[in-house]
Amino acid sequence: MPVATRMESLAQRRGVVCATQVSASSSSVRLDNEEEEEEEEEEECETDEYGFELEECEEELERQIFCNRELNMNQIKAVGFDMDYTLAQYNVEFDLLAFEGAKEKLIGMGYPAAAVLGFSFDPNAHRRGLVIDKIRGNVIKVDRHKYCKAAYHGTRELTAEERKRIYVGVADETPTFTGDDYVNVDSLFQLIDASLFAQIVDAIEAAPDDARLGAEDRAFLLAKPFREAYTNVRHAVDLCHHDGVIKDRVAEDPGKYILPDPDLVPMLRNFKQAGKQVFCLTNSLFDYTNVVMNFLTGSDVDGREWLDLFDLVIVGAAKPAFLSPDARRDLLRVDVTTNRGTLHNLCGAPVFEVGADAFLEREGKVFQGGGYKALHALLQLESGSQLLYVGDHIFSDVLRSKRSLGWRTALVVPELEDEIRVALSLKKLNRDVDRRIAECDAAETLADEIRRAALVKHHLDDQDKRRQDALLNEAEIRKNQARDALRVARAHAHSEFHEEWGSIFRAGHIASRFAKQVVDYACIYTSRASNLLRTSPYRHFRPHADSLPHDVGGV
Ligand SMILES: Nc1nc2c(ncn2[C@@H]2O[C@H](COP(=O)(O)O)[C@@H](O)[C@H]2O)c(=O)[nH]1
Ligand SMILES: [Mg+2]
Repeated sequence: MPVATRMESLAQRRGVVCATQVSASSSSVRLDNEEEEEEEEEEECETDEYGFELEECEEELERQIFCNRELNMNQIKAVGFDMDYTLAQYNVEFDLLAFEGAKEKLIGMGYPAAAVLGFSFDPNAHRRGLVIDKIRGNVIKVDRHKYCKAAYHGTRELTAEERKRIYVGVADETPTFTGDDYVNVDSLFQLIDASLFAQIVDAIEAAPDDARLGAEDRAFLLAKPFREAYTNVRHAVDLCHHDGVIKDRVAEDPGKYILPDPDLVPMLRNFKQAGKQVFCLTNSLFDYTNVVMNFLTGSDVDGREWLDLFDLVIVGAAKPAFLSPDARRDLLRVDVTTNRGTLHNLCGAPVFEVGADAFLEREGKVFQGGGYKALHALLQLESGSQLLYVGDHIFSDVLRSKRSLGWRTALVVPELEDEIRVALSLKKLNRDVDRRIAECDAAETLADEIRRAALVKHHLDDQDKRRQDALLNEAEIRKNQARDALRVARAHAHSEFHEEWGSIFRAGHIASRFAKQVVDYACIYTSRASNLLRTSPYRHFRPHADSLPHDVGGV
């Protein structure tokens, strides 16, 4: 199914969702008369044809697991989990640690306090899937054809003319939004970078007229190229992840920053009970992993019960390098008797020589570093396709592991719950959009027909000509009215998702580049890792059959 069509169907899957609840392995069940169903739902809104309460179904839809690519869990021997933003979800207080910490560091780098102290973090200002243009100081949104649909310079929206002049080039000049000039906002951590960068760009642009600035501060900002400002932001945020500004605060009071999830432990146990090896593969180091996992499992920081949930834990993994065939980092044993997780070199024969069981018996099950080859050996896998990895980072967790190692992948997209809620609330509006599209088509076809009729009739007398002009005029008016109404309806739908950026899965009415990456690289996707508890660990996920524009019936 083309991305756009698949995304369109998101909001219309109510019937499908109920069907999946009836049979865990029938995610491709469709309702033949979906539209009629919808009409009926509006009238009664009680139960669907399977007898499920529709209110309940809507709730369930937000927590569903959506399938892009067939995934038979019976063939999966090991299920692995990323930790940050996968097992652990954070609140805005957590974002603020990095944001405020980075502000201080930027001031330390010479940025004027008068400007920087006024920066504020709005967690909704930017969204995953956006692209930062380091050179021009812009944040943009791109569709799956790499067409730039929205662009902001700092926090100022570019006009359509500006946007098209910069990003909609001709032939080989069309930007691909790859390479060192661009950064994809692939993870929720990067919302901090986007926010700080946009506000620094504003500060640079406002510097000549900013009365709060002295001459030196103004000169500092005016001499700052946008690219360098981005590098400074990156460095400032990066430092906060190292120096305790974030992690020490979380360790002091994890409940202030981490969202509890009661389904998490049962979900992990479920996979173990089903005979799967369960592992954790995170870029966080042991001390922090221990804090977060103890909180999520309801233990204090000296507890180690959370380790019982896993057969293997690899911390400090340095993904995506961990997934590279050239990964050369040593695998170190972590001493879990201290909360710091002291590291030890492995002195005996490596896992490849002694075999996984003897190696784990000898060294314990918590390691730092290494690469995927050691991971495969420890899990005794014959191929990457026997492993399902659940992560949130579209590039490091999903794209790289799927493309280079053939891992099966599950992407956690917390934004999905809001997206689905909005999509469900827009069903009526979507019908209005469809109606406007049909009106546009009809008006355009009529205008074309009138012109074509004139082509075949070579000699029009004056009266014919006047009649044709009048008809054409009327068709043009109708077409323009329908187009305007369509534009209004689409803009309304867009702003219901997000005032500036719309849905993360769409750019205009085309699938966004983020949506394309989700479809291309995530075998399944869902709003929370713990949603996996809601399905069988043996489930055979099947996608909808692909459909193409020329398809004439079901396939
Ligand atoms: N040094 C940096 N570390 C970062 C940055 N952004 C996030 N992080 C850290 O990575 C891990 C993510 O763990 P995972 O479980 O998702 O693999 C976590 O410890 C973050 O603090 C950064 O910009 N620089
Ligand atoms: Mg993560």
